Amino acid sequence: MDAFVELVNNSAESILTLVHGTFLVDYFPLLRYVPAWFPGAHFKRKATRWAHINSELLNKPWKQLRASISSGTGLSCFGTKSLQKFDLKFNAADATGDTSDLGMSKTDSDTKMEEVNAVPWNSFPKFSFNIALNITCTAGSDTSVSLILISVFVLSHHPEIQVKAQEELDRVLGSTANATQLPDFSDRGSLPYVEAVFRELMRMYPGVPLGIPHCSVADDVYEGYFIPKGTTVVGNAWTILHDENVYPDPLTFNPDRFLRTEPSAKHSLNPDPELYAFGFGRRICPGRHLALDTSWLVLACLLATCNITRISSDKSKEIDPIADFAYGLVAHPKPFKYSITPRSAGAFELMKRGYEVGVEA
Ligand code: HEM
Repeated sequence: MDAFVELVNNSAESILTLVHGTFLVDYFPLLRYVPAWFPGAHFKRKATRWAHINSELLNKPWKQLRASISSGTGLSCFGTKSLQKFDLKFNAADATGDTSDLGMSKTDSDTKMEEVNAVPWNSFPKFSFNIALNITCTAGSDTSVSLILISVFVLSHHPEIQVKAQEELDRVLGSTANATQLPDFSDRGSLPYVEAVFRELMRMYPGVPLGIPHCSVADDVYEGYFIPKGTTVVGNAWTILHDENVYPDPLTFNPDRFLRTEPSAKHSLNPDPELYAFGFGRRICPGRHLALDTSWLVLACLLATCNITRISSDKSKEIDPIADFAYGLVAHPKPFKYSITPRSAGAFELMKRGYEVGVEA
């Protein structure tokens, strides 16, 4: 019987659930009145849980930032600097250690909008400032971590690519045995192969493969298709980045496709994946430049200092280098085994020094 209930629940849930975390209730708001106990109404229970997590995500860092500023322990960062500017501009009384919630502390998602509406108008600057800081942090961390994890996965399956990239890095920075510096942005232009590996990672494994759904604001026609106002439009980055007319042999990981003499993004063949991996139009990812820089830096430092190899329980068996991804909006590879070792004693020293500088900061 339990198995049957689970079966009913699962099939009902798959009917009530659409792709990557959107639910039918987003499109048919009447479904919000389905009781939480109803088979398949998992979205109700999830919404209650997620509302709680959401409110924690919003309130905890805000309180911590406020408290660290008033106790004088806050490190100088984008958050502290912006908050100080914000306090000067808006409510000075707000600046003196106000660590209260933002009117979003209840867990019932149905009352959330009422709570938002109940926030006094003069605390809206505080509310939207915190939302802006928070979105920047959440939108930027998961996505960048996904790109870095997938880099480790792919490198562990392609020792030949690591060797080629490491030869280039050693040529530019000096041999790893006597390494005195980690790669930096000033070296980027001299590392075309590392750049090509980075672009190919972004093409083959876009972090947000289906982007974020948009909604058309007016009737439109695209290539003969009528798109009525209010239609949900999904910019399918994965399909574009795997179109064989644009990226020949799209399922092969081949950084060479991006080795070019001139850096223009406007190529009809193998165009720069950056054009598609960060969404489109007015809502294109505003953090893309930061993401492109930080992820490149991590990849270049990883390649300069480490050897990454895959670990197989069955050594005789070739493992297909296709990542298995967890379900969600951001494509995260499922846990995988790999081994990571410093390339030399010099590389190990560099890593240690980098770590110590990070801890001191
Ligand atoms: C590899 C890393 C990243 C990827 C793949 C990525 C991808 C995306 C995509 C596909 C969107 C949706 C765009 C659209 O609606 O068309 C988006 C939105 C957004 N991203 Fe990123 N992103 C990354 C890193 C970052 C970073 C580092 C930040 C901030 C520091 C950031 C902040 C945002 C914000 C605030 C939005 C919402 C923009 C809006 O709705 O107007 N992202 N990102």
